[in-house]
Amino acid sequence: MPTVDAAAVNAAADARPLPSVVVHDSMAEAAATAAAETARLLADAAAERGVAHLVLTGGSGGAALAAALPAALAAVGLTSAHGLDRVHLWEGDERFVPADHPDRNDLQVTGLVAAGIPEANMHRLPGPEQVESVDAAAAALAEALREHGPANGRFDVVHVGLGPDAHVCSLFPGHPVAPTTGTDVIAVRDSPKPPPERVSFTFDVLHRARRVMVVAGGAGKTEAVAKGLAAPDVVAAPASCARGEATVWHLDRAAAAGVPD
Ligand SMILES: O=C(O)[C@H](O)[C@@H](O)[C@H](O)[C@H](O)COP(=O)(O)O
Repeated sequence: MPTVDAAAVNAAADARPLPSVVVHDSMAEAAATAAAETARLLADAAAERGVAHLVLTGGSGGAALAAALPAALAAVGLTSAHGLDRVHLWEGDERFVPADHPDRNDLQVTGLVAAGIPEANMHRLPGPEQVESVDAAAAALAEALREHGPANGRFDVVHVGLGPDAHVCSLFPGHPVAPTTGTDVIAVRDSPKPPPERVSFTFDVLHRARRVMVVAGGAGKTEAVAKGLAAPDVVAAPASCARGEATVWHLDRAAAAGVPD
């Protein structure tokens, strides 16, 4: 049963290992390193379990990562001729706008599909032209997750972008549904970041992930980095609860100015 329970989300995050932080000279270097690490983890997952599941994210970090991934996948031998058909893509959150709307997060996967990940492996959120409400879209994504998602709900790599207010996915500070637990997918209304209607994975998904990765850069993220690396507090700083079995933050120097001592 889904419940809103901030204490439970904080406790679950607290039970996960602390994030490690890697500081890079530039955002491009942060994204390239995160992409290389992601590609290695996906190749290992495909070899060990026959399938690899990657969660992407919107925003500047997500876009930089998505741009760096095709080359990184090729470098570990995942190509259209070999292995990319075993890689599945999901968005950690998606804006509830039509499929061809420029606000869609999943537009960034174009390069990955061109590189050889089959379109059928890209689990896109239905838009308002396909379903009548954001709740129906969330229900469809939850169904896709049950049918095609990773075993035991454990994604191999989950990328989350870092909002300047320390949000991750579409889980915003002080938003009434952000601390939802007991379900993997929620509809979000009144998002402070436009557009207002979104669908998001919950912290339950992040907490089960084999690897959570944050890629963030720029002075505008300094404060969010400080809050996100502090003790878990889902209401004040959702990013502080973005912890999986292992968590790595790849930051450029400007963003890393916020890393607590
Ligand atoms: O749909 C979205 O907007 C996101 O997925 C969101 O969580 C994003 O990753 C952060 O807001 C960071 O975005 P920026 O790096 O552009 O600030």
